[in-house]
Amino acid sequence: MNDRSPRNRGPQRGPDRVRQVAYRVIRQVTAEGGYANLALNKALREARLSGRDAAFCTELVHGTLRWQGTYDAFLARSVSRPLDELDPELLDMLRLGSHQLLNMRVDSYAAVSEMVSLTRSELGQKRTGLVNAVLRKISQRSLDQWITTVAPRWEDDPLGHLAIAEAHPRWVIEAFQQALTPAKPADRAGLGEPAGSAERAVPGDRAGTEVVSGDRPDAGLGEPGAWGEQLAVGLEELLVADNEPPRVTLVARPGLSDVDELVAAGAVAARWSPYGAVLGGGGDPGRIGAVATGRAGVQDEGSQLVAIALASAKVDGDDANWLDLCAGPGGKSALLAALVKDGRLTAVEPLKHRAELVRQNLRAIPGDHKVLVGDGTKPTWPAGSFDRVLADVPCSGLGALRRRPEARWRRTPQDVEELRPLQEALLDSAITSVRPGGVVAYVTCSPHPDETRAVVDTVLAGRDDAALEDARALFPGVPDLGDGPDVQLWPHLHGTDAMYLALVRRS
Ligand SMILES: C[S@@+](CC[C@H](N)C(=O)[O-])C[C@H]1O[C@@H](n2cnc3c(N)ncnc32)[C@H](O)[C@@H]1O
Repeated sequence: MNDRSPRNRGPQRGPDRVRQVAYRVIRQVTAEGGYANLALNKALREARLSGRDAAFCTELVHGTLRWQGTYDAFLARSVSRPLDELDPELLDMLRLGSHQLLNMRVDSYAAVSEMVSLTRSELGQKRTGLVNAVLRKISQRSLDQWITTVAPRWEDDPLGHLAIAEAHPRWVIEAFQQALTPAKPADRAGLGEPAGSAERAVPGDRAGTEVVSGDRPDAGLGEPGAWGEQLAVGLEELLVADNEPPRVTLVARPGLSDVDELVAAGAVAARWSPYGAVLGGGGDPGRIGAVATGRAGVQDEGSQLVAIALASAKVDGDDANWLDLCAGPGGKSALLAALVKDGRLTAVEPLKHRAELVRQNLRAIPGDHKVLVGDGTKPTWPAGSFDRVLADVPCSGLGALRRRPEARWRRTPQDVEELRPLQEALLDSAITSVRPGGVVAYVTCSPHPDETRAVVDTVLAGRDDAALEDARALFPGVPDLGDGPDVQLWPHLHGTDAMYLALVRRS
């Protein structure tokens, strides 16, 4: 053993404060089901961490949670008993150490030494031996070497390889693969002919699947057989994008603020949203006057674009009554309320505390807007009351993995299955609520096909008074919108959350 080993360092030091805060936040997330962003912000405030310390703590928390499944695969090879027999608090300690060793530029000796010291203070002296021994094993290989050792070979199982190399559960990768695979027109029969789709040539097609031709030596092209052997274009890029720290995007609420004001406060104009601006370098939105007063807000550009799309769809005749059927916490409500001209937005949300957030978001917006606490599937208004309806339904959130580092490991395929009846009921209710000639935007922050196209197809198959329209023209200037008629935005193509929108017109 090297004589600088933590065990032989002489007087024992206390733990590093930043790592201690990070570890405790991770415990709140994994043991108590907390949300990393909320728990971290609170912890940073309470510990008065700012600047570089806050950035380091954020990377420790977000990175450890994001890469958790991958680190577990490495740890399973480094611990002598099955991981599920390890105390969860010890496992979190090992994950936190692994992140520093494999994905941050922390010197190996320092990382092991700090984690031993943290283990002593958080879990007691008896646990330090195991943490020291396991982290030393982890430190003997680089991230790439661990991936090569543990992951299935790309040639044998590209999705299994990506699951380890890019830290996503396999079922999530399979859903993304399916969503990135262009649908054949025949698959969506009866939904109106999407403009342009019939002419589209799909290279390397077996079942409408474009294949990667890129930088992997053998590009993972197994025998054409199962679809899983061919990778959809962009799949790997999407997974990489999910692992990047999110940008803070602001929205200048129309009529109350504008992008110039946000730019003057240090943001950079967003690419497509005429109301969007990106705040770089860990800027604190709360310090911007327009945000503090509710004239602007924090909102992903994709969320802005889908609300703008609904507001700009062509509607003949009356256009003063807009409904947001699933409104909490109210980001899109605020944008829609600022956009409805001489009219009123009604926002519906069943959870009281979230309805209160909608009220707060609408506070600065002039007009007679209304927030109802209620169930969107049980309308208290007459059918056909509204000219435009947003159904931004509860979903798995798989499109916002950059911003919710723990979500990918917490969500399950059952969640998706269980949400589907509610999503269908809400879309059905939205269509009933809109008048003939009016439009509904069905929106999710998930690209999972079971939450997007499958829901729309099922609901429209059961109604003869509504049809899908091509929504792509409602996203002017935005490239890579696919074959339509619905629109899927992507982190790797657009830098936004993976927002989905289908535009339905009532006849
Ligand atoms: C994806 S979020 C909406 C986000 C919101 N549009 C925004 O931009 O801030 C879905 C919302 O639907 C709400 N919800 C759940 N069940 C509902 C129901 N039966 N009727 C209406 N809303 C529901 C959830 O509480 C949640 O606040």
